Amino acid sequence: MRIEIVQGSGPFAPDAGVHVVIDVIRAFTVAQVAFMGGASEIVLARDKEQAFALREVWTDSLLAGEIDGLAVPGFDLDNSPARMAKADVAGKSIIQMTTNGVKAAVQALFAEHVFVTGFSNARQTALFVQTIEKKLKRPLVRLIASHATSDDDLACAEYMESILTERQSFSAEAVAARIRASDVAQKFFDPARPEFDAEDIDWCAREISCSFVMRVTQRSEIPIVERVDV
Ligand SMILES: O=C(O)[C@H](CS(=O)(=O)O)OP(=O)(O)O
Ligand SMILES: [Mg+2]
Repeated sequence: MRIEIVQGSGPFAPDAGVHVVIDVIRAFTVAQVAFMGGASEIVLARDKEQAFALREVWTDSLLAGEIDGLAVPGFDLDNSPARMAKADVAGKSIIQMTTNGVKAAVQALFAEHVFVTGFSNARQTALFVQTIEKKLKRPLVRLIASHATSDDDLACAEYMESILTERQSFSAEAVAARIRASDVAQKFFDPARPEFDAEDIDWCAREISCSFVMRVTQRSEIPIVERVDV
């Protein structure tokens, strides 16, 4: 198995057996929390207009996400894992639209297997990828750190690589420290920006035990994240 780490939202070469799209702060931490709350599936929308159009089809759904990190007028939820943890999402579909993670995921759909994760489910996802890698037609695992420059997603990608290669060269504590120190985390600690809640970083910078991974499939060309129990 070959492993490649890239940053940003693509485009990506069509040569990978696995794409793991990583968004620590905050989209795919939010996704894990939504599934833990009983959400049935997460539909990925490339922009606000598509998100509203998809709600006409997924009538029992909630719109979640952000523009510039902030709540989108007309959406039900923003991009906060802390608020997602308190929301009643049991049995609901979530339509998610975000700047980095969702944008990268919709560009990454053509690998044999596509997963999304934050740090919170990174270990579980890496261990699952290990179970399928021998059957890949294209033995390349591409770890996509969806933010083009911030260290939160890159630290998670390097952590997953260290698990996949069984080098175990990064401790979870060291990765959590890099997430907290990353550029995009800083606004959550700024008292002049109360719209960003430091509790979100507590969710994003820790491993959260659960028994599923998040796989992306397509239905009528719409990318849908489903929970796969492991
Ligand atoms: O809301 C988020 O956490 C980010 C936007 S920003 O980097 O905080 O401005 O979006 P995401 O797609 O979850 O990285
Ligand atoms: Mg992010």
